[in-house]
Amino acid sequence: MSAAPTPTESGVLRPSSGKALLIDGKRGSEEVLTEIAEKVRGLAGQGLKPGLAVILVGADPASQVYVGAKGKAAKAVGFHSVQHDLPATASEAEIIALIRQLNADPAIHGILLQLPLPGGADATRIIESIAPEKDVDGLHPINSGLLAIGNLSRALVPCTPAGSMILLEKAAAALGVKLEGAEAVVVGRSNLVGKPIAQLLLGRNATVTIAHSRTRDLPAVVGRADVLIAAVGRPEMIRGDWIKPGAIVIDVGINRISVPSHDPAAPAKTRLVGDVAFAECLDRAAAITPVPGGVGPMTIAMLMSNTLKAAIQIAGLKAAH
Ligand SMILES: NC(=O)C1=CN([C@@H]2O[C@H](COP(=O)(O)OP(=O)(O)OC[C@H]3O[C@@H](n4cnc5c(N)ncnc54)[C@H](OP(=O)(O)O)[C@@H]3O)[C@@H](O)[C@H]2O)C=CC1
Ligand SMILES: Nc1nc(=O)c2c([nH]1)NC[C@@H]1CN(c3ccc(C(=O)N[C@@H](CCC(=O)O)C(=O)O)cc3)C=[N+]21
Repeated sequence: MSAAPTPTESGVLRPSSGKALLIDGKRGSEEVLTEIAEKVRGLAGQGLKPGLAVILVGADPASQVYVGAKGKAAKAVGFHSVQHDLPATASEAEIIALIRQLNADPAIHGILLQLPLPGGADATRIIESIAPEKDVDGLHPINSGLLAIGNLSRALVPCTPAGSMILLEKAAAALGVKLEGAEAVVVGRSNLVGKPIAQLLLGRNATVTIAHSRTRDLPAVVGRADVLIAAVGRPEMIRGDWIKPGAIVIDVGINRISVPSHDPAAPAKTRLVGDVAFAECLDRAAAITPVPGGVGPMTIAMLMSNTLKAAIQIAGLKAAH
């Protein structure tokens, strides 16, 4: 039996020799949230209370859980937090009308539309109706543009990519390796995850490859990666023997799979797995994020971080006028 991992100062778990370091996203998120709560207490003295509005269209159970977690975290750090539930039948015009109201509401600094929309409806025009300075998901073209030109001080960067980078930086620091010049492979090219992570890696001077469903010989491309980011949405698709020995693996995937039960009378059980076959990677990777407890909790922490940033930037803009 292997020894239990020992926590280190940095929130990276150092397991028994020959095994990958586990990068602890739960701990990383707690660090970020503690810092935010402190800043919120400071802002209260200046009469500023950051406000977050989350919009949920329809009643997808997974989305309800995520939206609930976001509201809870917002209250815990001292934000004003509101949730707007719209029926699955809400029209694009109705959702945009709500967003216009929130754009004009001085108590709200961050607006998040939970995705995907019911029935896979296109969210492009709705996202574009969000005031860019309140777009805490970082999906408005103004924010993707600011990220693409490297203006990170002004951009609101999508939460999952921003959280993934914090865990990656922690792993690199714990291992004493540099991101500059490293071969980074991102599997997945969505606007929410893959593309913005690739931009952030480029900003850190990594050599970036973006792989997707049309990529030829994915195992060979993955095998080049010193840094691998998996954002595919396919349970354990990336196998241990694809991984370059010594790589840092950030597993963004959140996939709920059913676990076969030996007792046919027992209710079906499910568990969360990533896009990477975690157990197979432990002997090859130098560091890896677990699922759950990796990127997921960081996403919520970075949403709070973006809302705080938005509140400060909006207050600054008002003061300048
Ligand atoms: N931890 C967190 O907080 C979050 C986790 N997630 C999780 O991250 C994962 C990705 O999410 P998201 O980006 O929104 O998903 P999307 O479905 O929008 O994108 C998936 C990407 O994976 C690519 N892909 C699909 N199949 C393959 C394949 N067989 N080989 C190579 N590439 C493939 C697709 O390629 P193509 O473009 O060619 O179709 C696409 O670019 C999901 O598991 C999701 O649940 C998402 C958001 C937050
Ligand atoms: N506009 C928009 N922005 C998003 O950021 C967004 C979205 N839509 N739609 C769905 C995805 C998914 N997502 C997660 C957030 C937290 C966890 C999380 O905290 N996961 C825990 C486990 C939670 C559980 O047990 O179910 C963990 O990984 O440890 C997971 C996934 C944000 N997303």
